[in-house]
Amino acid sequence: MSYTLLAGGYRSSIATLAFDPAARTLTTTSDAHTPINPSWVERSASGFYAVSEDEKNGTVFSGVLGDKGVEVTSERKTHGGPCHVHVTKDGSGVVVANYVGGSVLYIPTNADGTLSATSESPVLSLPFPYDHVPKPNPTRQDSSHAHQVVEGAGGLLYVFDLGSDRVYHVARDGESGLKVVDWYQCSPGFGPRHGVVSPDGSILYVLGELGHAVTAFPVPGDKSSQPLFEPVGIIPPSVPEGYSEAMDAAEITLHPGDARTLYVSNRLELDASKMTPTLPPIEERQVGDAVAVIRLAEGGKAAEGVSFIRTNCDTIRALQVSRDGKYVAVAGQQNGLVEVYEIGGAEHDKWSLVATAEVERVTDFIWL
Ligand SMILES: O=C1O[C@H](COP(=O)(O)O)[C@@H](O)[C@H](O)[C@H]1O
Repeated sequence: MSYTLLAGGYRSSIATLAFDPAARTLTTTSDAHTPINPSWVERSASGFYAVSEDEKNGTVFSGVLGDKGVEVTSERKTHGGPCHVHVTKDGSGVVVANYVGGSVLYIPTNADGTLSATSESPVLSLPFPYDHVPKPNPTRQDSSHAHQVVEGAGGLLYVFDLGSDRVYHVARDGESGLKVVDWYQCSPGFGPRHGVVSPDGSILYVLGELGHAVTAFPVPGDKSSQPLFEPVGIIPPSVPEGYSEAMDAAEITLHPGDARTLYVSNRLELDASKMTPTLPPIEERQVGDAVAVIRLAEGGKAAEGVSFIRTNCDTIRALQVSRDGKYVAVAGQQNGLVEVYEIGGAEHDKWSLVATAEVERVTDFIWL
């Protein structure tokens, strides 16, 4: 069986890659022009959606996979700088997170998957609790920064706001609006970036980009909910204390066949020494970033431990597991390397490299 991946990133195209596990090959089969910086791509019934990340003139677009690669079928402004698009489970539309602007909006879609060109789709600006007070991380938390939208039961949306240390609970409002109904409160400076709901819907795992850790909240829950466990750090032991400030966590995902295994990507370990000139250089040079594997206890409400897998990819923002749980694709945004590993081990914590390709500045994949 062979697989097709779409790879988006800080490029002006989306690439298609053919992965053949038997031949151990990963081949770029097309690289078709799209709106600039398709940094997040999301699978849909009709094809895919992607954001075009531009701080002033961001858009979201729909597309299909044709004979010569991806084809863009519609595009719409997001009124901010988008970084994530979510396809609603009811198939009625998409919700876009604007990192720049700190807002979200819902856009209905047509039967053929194209974006409505006429919906009102008012922009919901997220409340910013750190206005007029000292910010835990003044450089990164200058305002709200919506980073991802994940959907729970009953259409409730979780919006991870790196700027405000909150995971907003957002509901649909009228035909094409959205409203904040509650939130989970993370610790100051945690910087919630991405998250994932447990398969039984009872837990929301939250990755703190700035806190370099994973926490979890009970579902249902609200602003008074306490985390289920102490944050689990994801910085590998190869990074001596004091250097992790220069790094950023990026992606979190659960193994699709194992609710007890979380994969979490690190970025910028290779730059950590250079970016921390006040400390002596780190002696041991690594070849790429490490992915943290968090083993959860039965039921998912506690963490049992964390191990690390070393890759050859520098700056891993793209990390996606194949839908059958057999393979994982990671990309080095800075060194242009894409790697596909076979996932093994009883706890899905052993990865063996199967195939590689070179594609520049990849930040997200879809396994079709
Ligand atoms: O500062 C920014 O960061 C966000 C997120 O980028 P990431 O690499 O941390 O995912 C980006 O969307 C935005 O354009 C940029 O201004």
